[in-house]
Amino acid sequence: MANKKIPVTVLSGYLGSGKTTVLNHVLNNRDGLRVAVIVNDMSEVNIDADLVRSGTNLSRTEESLVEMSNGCICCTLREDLLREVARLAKDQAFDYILIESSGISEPVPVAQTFSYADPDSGIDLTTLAELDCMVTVVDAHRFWNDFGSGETLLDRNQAVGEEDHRDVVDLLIDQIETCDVLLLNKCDLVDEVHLNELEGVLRKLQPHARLIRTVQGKIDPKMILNTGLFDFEQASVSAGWIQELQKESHTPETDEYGISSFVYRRRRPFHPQRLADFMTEWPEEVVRAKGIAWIAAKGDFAATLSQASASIQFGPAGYWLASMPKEEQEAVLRTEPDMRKKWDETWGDRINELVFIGISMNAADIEAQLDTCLVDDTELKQDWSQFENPLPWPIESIVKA
Ligand SMILES: Nc1nc2c(ncn2[C@@H]2O[C@H](COP(=O)(O)OP(=O)(O)OP(=O)(O)O)[C@@H](O)[C@H]2O)c(=O)[nH]1
Repeated sequence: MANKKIPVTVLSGYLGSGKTTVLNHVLNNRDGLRVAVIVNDMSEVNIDADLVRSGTNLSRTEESLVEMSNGCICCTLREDLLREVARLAKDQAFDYILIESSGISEPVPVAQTFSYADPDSGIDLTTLAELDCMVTVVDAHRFWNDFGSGETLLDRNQAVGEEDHRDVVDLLIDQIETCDVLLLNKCDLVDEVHLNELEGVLRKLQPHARLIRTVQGKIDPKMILNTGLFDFEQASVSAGWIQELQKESHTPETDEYGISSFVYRRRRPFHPQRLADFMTEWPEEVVRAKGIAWIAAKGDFAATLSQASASIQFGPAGYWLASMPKEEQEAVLRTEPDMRKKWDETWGDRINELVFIGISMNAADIEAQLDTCLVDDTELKQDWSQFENPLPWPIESIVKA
């Protein structure tokens, strides 16, 4: 008979949010479950592993605490993660694997590690382990501070290396948008009104996750162990902005804390210069925006626009299907009925489709501002490649690829 796959829970969350505290609490209440722990720390000395050792009754002699230091399991130490999980799974000495990622790990690559056979190492974790639950710990006290800091990990000396230019806010958003359970920790340090507001925003950003308020990481271990919650397909579409896009119709609603969302949809491209100007004056009340933008510029491809607080990422997403040869269009439309439904007689799939999530947003006002960034009737007929275009638009790299 085939061995049962070992279930795995991954704890993510920005530096200092309380991952080790949660881990220790769960380990001290594990009710006889034989848990192997992998603790990833960016620094050379694995302080978190020491904290787990001193804070729990995890045996030192059993090989149940694996330290991964001086790197990050979502990138530089990913292969080590593969090997360790495979080893622990084959060992059959444990019922469960709990992984604490480093505070700067991105959850998607960690989750992917469990989803395919790695060609380099030959290890196929899909036959040995099963990702059960992705947990993200959020520091309720520091959240808005970190979210609105405008700092990069490098600014804070928290980067993987000199070439790691990630913004702190982008990491926070990634961790929130990809999880099954959101632990809103350090609730003792925030008053009820602010907690309710933060909870409202987190629910908008991540409607799929179970949201649990905690103090000192105290949760019932059942909430994060053997939950059966993780689903790779579901994880890739669980973010609030994707959910908003998928709604058939959207009735704008604002909750009591002024948190709302809307979708901006137009079948007319943005003038690159005017959109760039809008981006430099981005409305502060927008917490998160993401979607596809259509730019009247040289090169007929879609752009992605992703904003979180002060960080705006903008870049090419790929060619519009409408710019492909007719036969290719037909072939894709035959297999993707949703795309056919949205197909426009004149423009095909070209569209501006952006989701906005924010606090005290005036949707009508933002839509009106965006409308002034669209090309007008005269510009629509002009040669778009001649428009002033300050957008970071690496056409050459795309064309060469
Ligand atoms: N007031 C308060 N402090 C907390 C709570 N949870 C954790 N802490 C404290 O916050 C600090 C950071 O907690 P950790 O559990 O080490 O956080 P971490 O996410 O593992 O940190 P890194 O490993 O550095 O990313 C510690 O001093 C904890 O004692 C809480 O609910 N309330």
